Amino acid sequence: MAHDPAIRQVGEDALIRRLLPLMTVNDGLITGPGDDCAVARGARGADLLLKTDCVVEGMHFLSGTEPELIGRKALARAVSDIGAMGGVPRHALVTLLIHADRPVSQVEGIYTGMRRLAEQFGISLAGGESSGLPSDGLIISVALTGEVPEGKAVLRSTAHAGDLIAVTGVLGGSFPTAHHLTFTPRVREGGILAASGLVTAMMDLSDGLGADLPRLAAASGLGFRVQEELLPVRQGFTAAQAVADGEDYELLMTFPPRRREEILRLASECFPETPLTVIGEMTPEPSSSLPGGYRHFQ
Ligand SMILES: Nc1ncnc2c1ncn2[C@@H]1O[C@H](COP(=O)(O)OP(=O)(O)O)[C@@H](O)[C@H]1O
Ligand SMILES: Cc1ncc(C[n+]2csc(CCOP(=O)(O)OP(=O)(O)O)c2C)c(N)n1
Ligand SMILES: [Mg+2]
Repeated sequence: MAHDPAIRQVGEDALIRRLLPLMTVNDGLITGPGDDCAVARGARGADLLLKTDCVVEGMHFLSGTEPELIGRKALARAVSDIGAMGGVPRHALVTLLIHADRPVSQVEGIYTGMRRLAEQFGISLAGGESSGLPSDGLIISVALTGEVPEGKAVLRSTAHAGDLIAVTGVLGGSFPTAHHLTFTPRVREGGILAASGLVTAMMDLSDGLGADLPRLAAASGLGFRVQEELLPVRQGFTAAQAVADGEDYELLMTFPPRRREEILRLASECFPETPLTVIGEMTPEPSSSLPGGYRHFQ
């Protein structure tokens, strides 16, 4: 019998790669699986962004977490991916998987947290789906649409050799500081950067720079060089944690070196509260690696 590896043995990225040939797309789809969002042809000069993301109790939040923060995070993770394409979020469908013994108030709290964030970003909570679970547990999956001006979605796959690499905000320590529950998705920053036409590639940092920068580089057919001493590290944490912890929900982007001053000026004028830091450059060949980052199934 042919070797049938367990998911654990292949890991998250290889599992998804094996699924790609089993998927099908029609000609209305501009960008399929592989980016923060799928991009489809929309109407009236806008492209449609599609994203789904989930939170699982014990994997993305601890069981004692305040329900409002669970709901907030469930929606904010998907919003972050829309922002990373340069788009604005529009309509969400919420799938709730929960064991029947859980209190109603937990679900109401989750929806209160989700609604507050939805109102902040002008998102409609348009419906969803509910199911029990065969044993205790709580999973929330959010499918979210977004909109971006036609042809303006910023992909992961379009960086050029020699481009500089930059990140918003500070990195590391997301879990112990509760940043993973309270972060504000970078929709405003992503929209401004995309509209400027200056950035060549962009994605959000969910699994840590050490996992996500290699994904951007691979998608663009390039390597990268990061200067560790340039990393914007959250106060009280280390450069190693900034690379490996994950759940920063910051923007990772590339742009041509000649645009450096223009971008830094744009950032300091349009979003002075959010730092933007150059951390390295894209190289023609793989030239450095970073330790780790978060990977499911391993
Ligand atoms: N089970 C799946 N089936 C099809 N595509 C998937 C699946 N899981 C992930 N993908 C695709 O793989 C890419 C990476 O997924 P993921 O790491 O979850 O992205 P992100 O970090 O932006 O949330 C995305 O483009 C996503 O659509
Ligand atoms: C209980 C608990 N354990 C661990 C973590 C840390 N953690 C969970 S998922 C994750 C990475 C991001 O999640 P993922 O589902 O990979 O996001 P995506 O790439 O789909 O955006 C990290 C760092 C956490 N937030 N809560
Ligand atoms: Mg995901």
